[in-house]
Amino acid sequence: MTPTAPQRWHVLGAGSVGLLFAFYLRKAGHDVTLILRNEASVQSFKRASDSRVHLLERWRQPPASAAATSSPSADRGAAANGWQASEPLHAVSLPTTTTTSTNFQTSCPEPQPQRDSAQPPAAGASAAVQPIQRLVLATKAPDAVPALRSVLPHLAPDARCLLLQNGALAVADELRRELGEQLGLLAQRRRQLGGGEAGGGAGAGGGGGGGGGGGVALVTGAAGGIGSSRSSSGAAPPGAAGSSATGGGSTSTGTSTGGVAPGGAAAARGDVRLYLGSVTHGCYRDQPPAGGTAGLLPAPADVGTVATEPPAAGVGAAVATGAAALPVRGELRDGDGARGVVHAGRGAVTLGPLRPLLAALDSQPGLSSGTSSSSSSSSSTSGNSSGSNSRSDSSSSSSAAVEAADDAAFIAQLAAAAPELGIRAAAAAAAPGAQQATHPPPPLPPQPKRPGWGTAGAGEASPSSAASASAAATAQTAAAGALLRELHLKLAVNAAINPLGALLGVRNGRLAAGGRSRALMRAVCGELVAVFGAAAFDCDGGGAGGAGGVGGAGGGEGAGTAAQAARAADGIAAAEEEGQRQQRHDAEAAAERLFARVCAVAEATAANRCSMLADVDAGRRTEVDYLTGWVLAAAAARGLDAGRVAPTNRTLYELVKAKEEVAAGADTEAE
Ligand SMILES: CC(C)(CO)[C@@H](O)C(=O)[O-]
Repeated sequence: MTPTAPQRWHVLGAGSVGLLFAFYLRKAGHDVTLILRNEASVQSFKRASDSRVHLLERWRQPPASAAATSSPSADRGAAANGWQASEPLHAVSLPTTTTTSTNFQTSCPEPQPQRDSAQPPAAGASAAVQPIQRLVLATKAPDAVPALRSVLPHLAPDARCLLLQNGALAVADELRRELGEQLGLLAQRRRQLGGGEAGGGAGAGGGGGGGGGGGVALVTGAAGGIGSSRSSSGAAPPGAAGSSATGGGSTSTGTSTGGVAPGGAAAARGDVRLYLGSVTHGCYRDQPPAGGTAGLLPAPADVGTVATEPPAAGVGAAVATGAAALPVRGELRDGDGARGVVHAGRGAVTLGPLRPLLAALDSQPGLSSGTSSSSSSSSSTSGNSSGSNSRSDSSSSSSAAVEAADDAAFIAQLAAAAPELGIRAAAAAAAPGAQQATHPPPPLPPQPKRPGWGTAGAGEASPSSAASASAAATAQTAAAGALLRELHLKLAVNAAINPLGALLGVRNGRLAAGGRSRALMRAVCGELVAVFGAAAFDCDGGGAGGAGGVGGAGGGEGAGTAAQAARAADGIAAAEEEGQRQQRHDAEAAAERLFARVCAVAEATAANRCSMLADVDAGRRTEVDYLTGWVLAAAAARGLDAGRVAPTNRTLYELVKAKEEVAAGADTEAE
């Protein structure tokens, strides 16, 4: 029944997406460790549900009323938290370990020497002491970077980390800014700029004078990029939130783990590979019904799960200190130990590696000062990021090829590990006349194996392999472009659905059902196309239509009479007008396609209470800064007036922020 050999996975973030992954991976027979916020959470989880994660697959039997149900509070009372006794209920058991909250100071025991990843730990052994080799990091967007920082010291040297956040583009940007040095994201950038780690190279970015210094310069430039654009729109910058957390976070993490030193050359994790994904499954976290242990899966003992371990020596004290200080932020309440997730609508997970994505992000058209973290060098990187892979620099393309093959192998492995999640690699659609990008990329010549991932190592490519290496690098670039479009689409889905769902307090199906909510979603889509351009969302290869371009107004035979000049001017004006009309038409068509896509997701996840609604309902900070806020920041970075080009997004943003304030009790009444 297990499609692949058992693997060990860690899942950090016990929200709906984390639980969904944990559940399906465990169900497929893998060894899954759920990392919870703190010891209290672990204990309560164990008490309340015997370390079991419950899943209700609502999409199998959608209740007739699902699409129309409105108020979440009304839902709760009436439908036993959405769990119906007659619906299929599954449960799996997971070992748990602990991290403490707000800065995600890790309280795991120190990493132990690495062991074979394919072997599950012996019964009773502490899963926590093993280096993390495969991590699903499914926290909320604002927690992603602090959470990753906290587990860095526990990652195996060649760990694979899958980041699954709404607002992945903003998270990617923040990641490079905050952890670029440790994760080798800047070294990659230097390679792309032509400087190479070995120094030398003119470094198109001008800041990349080899060694570590170039990296620091890029990090600094980045912070300015998003910070300044945000402040101009009055939005709270994800970057600012991240940076303010950084000081405290890195210091305290360092103390608690002895791990990542600020600036962290010593703790560099350059071989750790990160992947970003777009998740369109509709799922929400909910408490299983009391005593609802009936499931399709056997009881824990029969599943052969690893016994949950007692916290290792020293952990308790660390947790106690952390726990006393931390605000729980609505994530965990007394008695809320049971972990349940409702899988309300099936979707897909589209993945790709972070490094090429960052390059693709930098090369976005119109990005003047950059929502991306490379503002100082983005212009020079533009074109270079795509150009880098078509360069005939054989070492660069062979290393890109090795990386691409390795990434493809990892994603294929993950897809096979949890078939029910519909995981796939982002791949570019074939365009006529263009080189088709497929996954996996073209076969590479035999490479020396390296431990762990079973694919390629950083081998020396033979001259005969240069062609296939450069083809693979080209495929990697194309796949990064496809992932970028996928993440833009996901951004659109979230920007259209989530603020409205949260503000109106309705399930996704109701938003798509008609009337004003539909019109508002359509407006959001039109504004996104105006900010990012039609091509950013063009996943179907459906003619995004180039900018009309004024071209070719037939002129005449050269300067002649005034009448001829006037006729020529008229011709130019008419051509310009036609070009603009064409552009408007293309933009409208793209916005309609986008809107249709958003509606399709809302309908497929009709029974879902979107994540922002869940956040608002629980009094948590929402992800709006990483979604609508990112759209406003992107407009500013492109020199656009967000109030004019994205007024609906702007208003929705302000309303959600106001709702957050009210929930936090921070609103001040005027009288
Ligand atoms: C796909 C989605 C909008 C479904 O509700 C989800 O991303 C969410 O809830 O944030």
